[in-house]
Amino acid sequence: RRESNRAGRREEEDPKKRDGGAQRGEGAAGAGRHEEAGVRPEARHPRAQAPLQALRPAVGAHRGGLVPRPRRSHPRRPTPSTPSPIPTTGSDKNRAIQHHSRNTDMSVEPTSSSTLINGTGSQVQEIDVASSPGGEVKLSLKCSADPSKLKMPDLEAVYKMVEDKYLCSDKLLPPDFSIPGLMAEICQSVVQMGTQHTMTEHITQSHTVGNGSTSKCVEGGSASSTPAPQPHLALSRTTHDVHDISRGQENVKIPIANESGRGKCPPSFSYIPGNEVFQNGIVNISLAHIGAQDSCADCFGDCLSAPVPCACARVTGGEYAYTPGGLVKPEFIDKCVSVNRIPEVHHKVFCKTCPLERSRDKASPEPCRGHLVRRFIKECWSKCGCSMRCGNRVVQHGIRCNLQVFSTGNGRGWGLRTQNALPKGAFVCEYAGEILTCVEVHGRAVENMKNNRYTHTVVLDAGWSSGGSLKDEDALCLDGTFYGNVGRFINHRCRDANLAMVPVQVETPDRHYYHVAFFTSRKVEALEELTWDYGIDFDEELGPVKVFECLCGSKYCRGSRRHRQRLRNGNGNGKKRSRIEG
Ligand SMILES: C[S@@+](CC[C@H](N)C(=O)[O-])C[C@H]1O[C@@H](n2cnc3c(N)ncnc32)[C@H](O)[C@@H]1O
Repeated sequence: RRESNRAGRREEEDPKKRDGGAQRGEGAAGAGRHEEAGVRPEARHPRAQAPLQALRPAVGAHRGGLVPRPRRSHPRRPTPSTPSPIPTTGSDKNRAIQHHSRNTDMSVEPTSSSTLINGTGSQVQEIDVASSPGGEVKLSLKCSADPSKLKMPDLEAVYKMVEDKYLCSDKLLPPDFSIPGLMAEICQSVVQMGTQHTMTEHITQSHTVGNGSTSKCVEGGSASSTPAPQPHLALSRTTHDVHDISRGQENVKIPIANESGRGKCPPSFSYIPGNEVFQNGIVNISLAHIGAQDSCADCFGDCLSAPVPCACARVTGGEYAYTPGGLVKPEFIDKCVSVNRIPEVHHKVFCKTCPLERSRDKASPEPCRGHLVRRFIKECWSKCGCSMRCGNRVVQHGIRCNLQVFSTGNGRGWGLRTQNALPKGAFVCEYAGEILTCVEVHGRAVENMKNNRYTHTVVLDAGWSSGGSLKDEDALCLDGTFYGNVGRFINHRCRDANLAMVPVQVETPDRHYYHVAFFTSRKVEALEELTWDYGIDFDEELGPVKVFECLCGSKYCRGSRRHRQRLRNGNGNGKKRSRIEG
């Protein structure tokens, strides 16, 4: 069901379609034929009597600035001249010929050359630096394509393809950016476009997830690292696309920036935009399961503009949580923040026998430590009569803001930040992962600790009701360790974090399962890190999972070594439930 929802959303506004698919054309599709930014083609290309396509290093214009320019307006090309005996690329034909006539007088000698492994770490190319007696210096780069398949593409289109790659991330350079890499990109884009003879083909190829991306990075920074074997499922992907960690699975691209260590990349995991059941967890997502009281079948258009709150709003507490602008109302957010900040004054429920404790020790579980009761949002969904544009649908539309995964560089690993300022109440992303039972999570955490790996889980206990005894298969967690989305990069900050976690029901009225959605709890500045208070009690021993030493830097920090030392020297350490383990 989630998939069909997401598909609907894509039809509405698909950024890939908007951009004609070119921006995803990162694959080095095809191999075998030369494309060269320079001279001396005769020796390399049997058919050529004159230099191959000479690509003027107009790319230098991007240097330093990388400021997005209007795509079609910049005057790049000099005026026409004589025809070329070799195929050239559309609008650039004449400039190429100018180069050619100059080149033939140059008797350029190579002065140095090196091989270059491009962003994929897969294609080796040759880069030459040459100078002429007249003082001209040339850089040339060679890469290969199958001559029978290559038809020279329009150079404007090639430039656009390369620009889309480098200028799409709001003036932020990808961590693996380099001039030779950029040249390689141009060469490969020529090859790619030249071997994809129709736009349809191009779109199909460029949207293939995990195929032929030219800008990958590898866990640990080694281009040759092999997939880390996963204990439960074989993971085939170990590299991330630095331009979009989601590989086109979200509405927006989510680049990776690593200012503090070139080539290094976040740990390997498979990107999933929404939750997936792992094994034993029971999530009943079916239209039949949703009763009339859980949907607003009689609604039409936008529920937010109806005179009385719809049935879904009644589940939320009799009013809509969202404003017509798509933000969560400030009062709602403030209440969610308060539950995290001062849990002791908020209502808790206690299980007769707690599934969390049972998962740790089935034979003699400890008494339940209580679960905070949280406010839910119930969004309209498939059985509702309103439209997909109804204002009571936010989380189900997926990520809308421009996010970036970045290296914090201060011991907290990777983090998530926003590229643009966000107002209070804006939806950022969900915490997506595998839906596991608490028992499954515990087993996994034990296994992960043996392999020196942390488990990043969130317990879905916001709806655990008082007095009952939840069955194991109904006590669910989300684990983003192996399969997850950008939510897995949100770091913890004690107390004054800028995100609030809100439980959101979309496809099921069953509060055992819900979406863990993050909304801004205050205005957030552009490039500010997005943080969430995990609700950790840093003094609690969590079975196999070690609690990290907190480096959040907040003045309210309760998990720094100093703070914990002070606690140990002074008063006791009351036990509280941790919401995220890792
Ligand atoms: C959900 S992950 C967040 C992403 C993580 N930083 C990464 O690089 O993948 C949680 C882990 O991040 C680290 N972390 C998060 N917040 C931290 C903090 N305030 N201080 C130190 N480490 C933190 C801890 O290792 C924790 O187990």
